[in-house]
Amino acid sequence: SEIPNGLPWVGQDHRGPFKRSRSYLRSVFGTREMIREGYEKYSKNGRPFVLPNLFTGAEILIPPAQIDWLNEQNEENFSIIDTHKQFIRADYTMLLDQTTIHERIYKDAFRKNLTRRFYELLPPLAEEVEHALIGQAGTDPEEWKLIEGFKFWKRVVVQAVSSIFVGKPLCNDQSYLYYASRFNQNVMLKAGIIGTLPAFLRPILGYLIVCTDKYYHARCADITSPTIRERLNRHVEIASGKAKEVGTQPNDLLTWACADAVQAAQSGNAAKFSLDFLTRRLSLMNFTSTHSTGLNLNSMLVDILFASKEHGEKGLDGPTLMERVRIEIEDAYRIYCQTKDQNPNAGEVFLESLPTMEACFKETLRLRGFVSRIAMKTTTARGSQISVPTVGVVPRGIKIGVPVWGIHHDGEIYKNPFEWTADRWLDNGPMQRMPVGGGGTHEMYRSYIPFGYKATVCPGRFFAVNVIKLIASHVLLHYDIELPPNAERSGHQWWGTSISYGTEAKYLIRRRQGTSVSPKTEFASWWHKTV
Ligand code: HEM
Repeated sequence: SEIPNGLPWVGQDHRGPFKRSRSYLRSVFGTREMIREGYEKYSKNGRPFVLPNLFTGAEILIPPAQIDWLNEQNEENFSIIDTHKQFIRADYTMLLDQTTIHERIYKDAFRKNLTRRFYELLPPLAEEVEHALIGQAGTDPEEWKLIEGFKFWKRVVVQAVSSIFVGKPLCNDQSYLYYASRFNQNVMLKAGIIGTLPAFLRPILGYLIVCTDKYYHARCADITSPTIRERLNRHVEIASGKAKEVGTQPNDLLTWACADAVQAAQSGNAAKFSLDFLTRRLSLMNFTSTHSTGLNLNSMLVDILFASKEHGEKGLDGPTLMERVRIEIEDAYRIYCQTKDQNPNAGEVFLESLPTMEACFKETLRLRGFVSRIAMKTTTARGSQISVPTVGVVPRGIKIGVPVWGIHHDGEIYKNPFEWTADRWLDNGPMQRMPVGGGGTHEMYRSYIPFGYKATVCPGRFFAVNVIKLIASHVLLHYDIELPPNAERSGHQWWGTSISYGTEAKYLIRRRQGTSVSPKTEFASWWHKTV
């Protein structure tokens, strides 16, 4: 792709020859400095800049004030799908086929079931959170277990989410859970490497790089296929009037997907009716919903633990952040237990009554976000006729977006922007009113965009926020959790434009004294009464 002339490039202030080429090389680990330079020098002055990117090609980052303009551009001229495909090299890593290659992932499931009807899914989710924790951390209050943060939480999230993706008994099948949590574990690393390969080598080396993920997917597909086949047959019978309504089927992703498949087949899209398509869709849903959720849950807990440790080291008065969050959960859970028999919305009220935890999560999303640019779109052939304000006419294949890392680290918006301070979100004012998922008509809606913005916003944000609240609540009610002695904060690791934080962190965890395990009843009464 060809970047129009006259635009300033960042990362060029280094002496010596081949400045541009060297900036591309530095983009592998050094994008942070380049985005910082671009945001300070150009974005804040209303100008665009060019960011070298070895993995997917140079991109144009327009000033944040233009985000609404970018949002309004349609898919025909500015493709979101093309951008996602390149960013994670979806053609190699995401099992795409002729059916999935042109579409965004399963919009209906997000809008309808995982968002509007989320609270109906709470009981099975909560039950499986408990099972996952018991399986991973045990129930012995005398034994501290050393756990590897990200891997541990990812596995917990996979099990919890499986309760509403594949239902019982698959959500307790240890082999399924193992393969589902391994699929695409290192997707950004692999996508980056594939991006640097010469085009003619990609079909062979790219295939080799992702062959373990294809294996994990194949194993998941083997395990889930009999259940999917059975559900599919059932839906065919329902559609032909031979069996009872869908209401008799489990309320999970397999049911939604099978109903969707039968509908698609009836309207002539037979490809969506295949077992192969449905197992691929399941693996993709697993990946999109669990990876980022596991990463952010881990980062938030790391941040809370370190903030609490530093509180002690500084000799500050009052409860630590961990204690404040725990007291808040205990209070909200007590009310939930007292009201759940009369109030069908008690679960919703519980999750909505955790402002301190929300503040922690907002701060983690602001500071540890895994993307450094957002709302990215790629110009299509028709884009060559389009003039981008402040940039000029752009040819086909150029990626354009907004430097979200700069916005979230802007000292004029956030005081001491590089410090993790949950309390900044507890101001009884605009910061506190800002929804965790961002968006809405809130006065800060362009300054806090960890899930993206409007047309490109993450469709799973509501689900992610609530799953994280649910797991963190269960853990803090039932487990003691500490940093090992001499633990130190890790920095952020940059790999191209992606960021990771705290993935190597380790914790000590053990069951809290006096907590009981739920009886083995349907939905385990939402953790039994423990407080
Ligand atoms: C804390 C957890 C999560 C974070 C921080 C997060 C963040 C993001 C971001 C930044 C984007 C790209 C937005 C853009 O391009 O401007 C995105 C896209 C996406 N996310 Fe999430 N996400 C999370 C959890 C989830 C979950 C749980 C699901 C599924 C249930 C999900 C499904 C998706 C999908 C399907 C897309 C692509 C949407 C499209 O086609 O444009 N995410 N997410």
